[in-house]
Amino acid sequence: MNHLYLIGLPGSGKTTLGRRLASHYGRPFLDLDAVIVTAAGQDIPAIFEAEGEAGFRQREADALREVAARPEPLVVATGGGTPCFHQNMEVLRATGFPVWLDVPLATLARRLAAGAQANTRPLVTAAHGPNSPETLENSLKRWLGQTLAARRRFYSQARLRCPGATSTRPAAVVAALAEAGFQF
Ligand SMILES: Nc1ncnc2c1ncn2[C@@H]1O[C@H](COP(=O)(O)OP(=O)(O)O)[C@@H](O)[C@H]1O
Ligand SMILES: O=C(O)C1=C[C@@H](OP(=O)(O)O)[C@@H](O)[C@H](O)C1
Ligand SMILES: [Mg+2]
Repeated sequence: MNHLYLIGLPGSGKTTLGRRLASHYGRPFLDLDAVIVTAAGQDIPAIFEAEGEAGFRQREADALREVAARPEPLVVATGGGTPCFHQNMEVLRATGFPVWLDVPLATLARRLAAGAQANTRPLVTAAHGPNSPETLENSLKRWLGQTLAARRRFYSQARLRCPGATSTRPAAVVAALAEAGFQF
């Protein structure tokens, strides 16, 4: 068990970059959200609707432990909240190499605002109410700032932090991983 895990806020590129890194290293890619959806037989907004966030977090913790125990090394994109519940950060550190994509909040807000109509992230959708006086991007920036404040203590336990420009290009992440001594 020596998985490469990507962690970070929604919009940081865990899913997008994870796919690229998996193809670079020649390892299978798994998106933890997709594993949860397959196991539940319903999409993430439907799970939140039926079971609340607590139900989703339980499913997430179960899916993480099942994936973490797989013997073949994998590139795993986690969900933004994964490291922050049910001692999951300990599982990530014990079974692989967690990398924090620490993308600037303004970039995250721009990316999430551009994709907001897709309504696939219930917590992000809830961050901007229908009667909000703020622009969508400002609501998202505020929510992202509050969320980072609550999650930083978990994210900062990553083995490697990729800040700013390093977090957006697969080649830069690969170089930072090599420098940090990561080997698949
Ligand atoms: N390096 C990048 N540069 C520009 N846009 C990106 C980058 N990585 C992701 N995106 C875009 O940001 C959005 C969120 O990416 P995603 O991979 O789903 O993030 P996460 O899984 O961390 O929530 C998508 O619209 C994606 O196309
Ligand atoms: O930040 C969060 O708590 C969440 C992030 C989502 O994943 P992404 O970070 O891939 O959007 C998904 O797991 C769920 O909507 C909850
Ligand atoms: Mg994702």
